[in-house]
Amino acid sequence: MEDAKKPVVELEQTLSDNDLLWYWQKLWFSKEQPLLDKLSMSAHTADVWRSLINQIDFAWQNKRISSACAGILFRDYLEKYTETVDDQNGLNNFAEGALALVAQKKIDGKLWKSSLEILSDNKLQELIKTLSSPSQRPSEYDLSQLANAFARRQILESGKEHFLKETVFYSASSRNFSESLTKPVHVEDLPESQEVSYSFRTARVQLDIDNHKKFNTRYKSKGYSSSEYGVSRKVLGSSRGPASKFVPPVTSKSTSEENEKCSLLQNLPGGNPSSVNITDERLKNIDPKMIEIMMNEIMDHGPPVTWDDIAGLEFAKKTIMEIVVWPMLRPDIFTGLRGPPKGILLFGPPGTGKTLIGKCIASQSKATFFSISASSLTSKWVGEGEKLVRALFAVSRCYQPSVIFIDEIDSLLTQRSNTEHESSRRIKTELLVQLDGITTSTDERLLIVGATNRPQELDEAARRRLVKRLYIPLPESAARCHIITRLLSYHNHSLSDDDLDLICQKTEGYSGADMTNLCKEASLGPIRSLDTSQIQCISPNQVRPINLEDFFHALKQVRASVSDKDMDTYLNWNEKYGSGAV
Ligand SMILES: Nc1ncnc2c1ncn2[C@@H]1O[C@H](COP(=O)(O)OP(=O)(O)OP(=O)(O)O)[C@@H](O)[C@H]1O
Ligand SMILES: [Mg+2]
Repeated sequence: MEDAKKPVVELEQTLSDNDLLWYWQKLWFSKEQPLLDKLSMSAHTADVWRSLINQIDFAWQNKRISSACAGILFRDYLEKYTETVDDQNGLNNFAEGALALVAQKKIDGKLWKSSLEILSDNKLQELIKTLSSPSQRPSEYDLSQLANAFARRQILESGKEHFLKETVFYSASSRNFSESLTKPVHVEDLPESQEVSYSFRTARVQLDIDNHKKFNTRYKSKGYSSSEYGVSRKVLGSSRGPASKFVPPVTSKSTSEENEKCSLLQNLPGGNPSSVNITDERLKNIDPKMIEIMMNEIMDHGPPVTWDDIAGLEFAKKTIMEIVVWPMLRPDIFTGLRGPPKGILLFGPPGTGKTLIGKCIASQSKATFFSISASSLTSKWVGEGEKLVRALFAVSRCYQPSVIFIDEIDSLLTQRSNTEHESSRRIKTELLVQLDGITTSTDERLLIVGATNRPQELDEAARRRLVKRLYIPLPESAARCHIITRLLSYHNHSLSDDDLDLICQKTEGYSGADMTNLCKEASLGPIRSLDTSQIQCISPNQVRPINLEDFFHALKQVRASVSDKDMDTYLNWNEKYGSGAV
């Protein structure tokens, strides 16, 4: 049954007429056998299934099998693999075509008309023009017709790599990375195909769109946009992400290597995914499922964080600029001895802005940003963690320059002990190996940024690899003032400069997070002075301004969360292992 996985044209070309007859007989009699069960991934199963349906379709059209035989085969395979057809990663609108075939099986004697019509060249060009004109959104009918027409043409025009099995249009939403891996698109073979970016759609995506149309008028008013139905991703930091910006590593004929890198990044936003011909050696041994999971870890939407949003921490900000931002802008200058360090550790008390810095790097650096936390490597994927780590580094290598941000890194890289769990030890070992690979290579533009509030628990091997260890201290008076003024700027308040100074004096030892909580608490003061009936009818501009009293009251509620003892530990560690002044 191996042949069933072969694309249709190849089958026709390699088998003699007699063998083909034998093949179809075999298929007919063995149809009860589980043909595809060996394949574990539904995306693969779907591919094989699709290829099989094509074979039947093709054999039918070439009169190798009767329409009755084709109809029954279609029906049987459709019934047998309904799960795949309806699976999230399963078949696309091609399934509709197959359903139509099943429905028409009884029209014996009449010439069957495929639902996958071949369009004339003129019509094709017309459709392409419609698609490429931004003012004219193509109707969904146009899109599926175009996709089908291309697919059909490719089968018929033969050529080894032109099979429907391999011919899908890369979904602009790029919702499924493994899908794009298993189905290379030979877009460069198609006329003016660069413009055709949103034609392919899986049944599930179609369902999503239908549901959106039903329950959400946004679609109607704004018109269909592929990025709007991207799966929701982890929200942290920049607007980068697989749904909007990810383009799988491709080789492009026309561009030089450097341009390619640029276009990889520039193409990312809501990108026009061009040819998706995966040839990247570095991803060869990585499980596509893992890569897909990794892609979900790429930072996605969320309000961008600027350097100004981070109060104080001038030294840390300057160092990060030097290590992250400038080398990204001028890689030609930062070479040799000036080569930036490959690992940074941000450590300090809780709530001082370490994660915030991560978000800021995501928004401000021009690198691809991967954010990963211990939980995404450990909890759900016991036993798979080290594979995920490998996938993370492999994918990030393909997207250089890249930054990998590992929040709460201490939970991944604690000191090794005999009592720890086998799986977490394996993750740790893999992470250390990968970190070592990065730190020793000179030409890779990867940076690891780890953040922790328990630096003393870090494994020493990890400590060594995170060369630049930056202390992120509690905010000083000026920084606390900055946080208050920035937060209050969105609200009506009556605080004078002296009042602000007073609050800053009274908040010695507060972390950035404590300051944020204090402001939140104070801002509720004016609301608390109202009674329920007033709250119901008062307009927002009638609420009285936030005053000093509110802050005094809030100071009783919100206390500093970092103890002096903890502070000593951080300071000691900084003295021993930290980089540079505070
Ligand atoms: N330096 C700062 N400037 C402005 N806001 C800050 C600063 N530090 C902390 N904050 C505020 O505190 C919140 C929490 O900060 P963040 O999550 O970055 O802390 P953290 O250092 O990562 O803490 P943890 O070690 O507990 O993970 C931020 O969302 C922000 O509102
Ligand atoms: Mg944090």
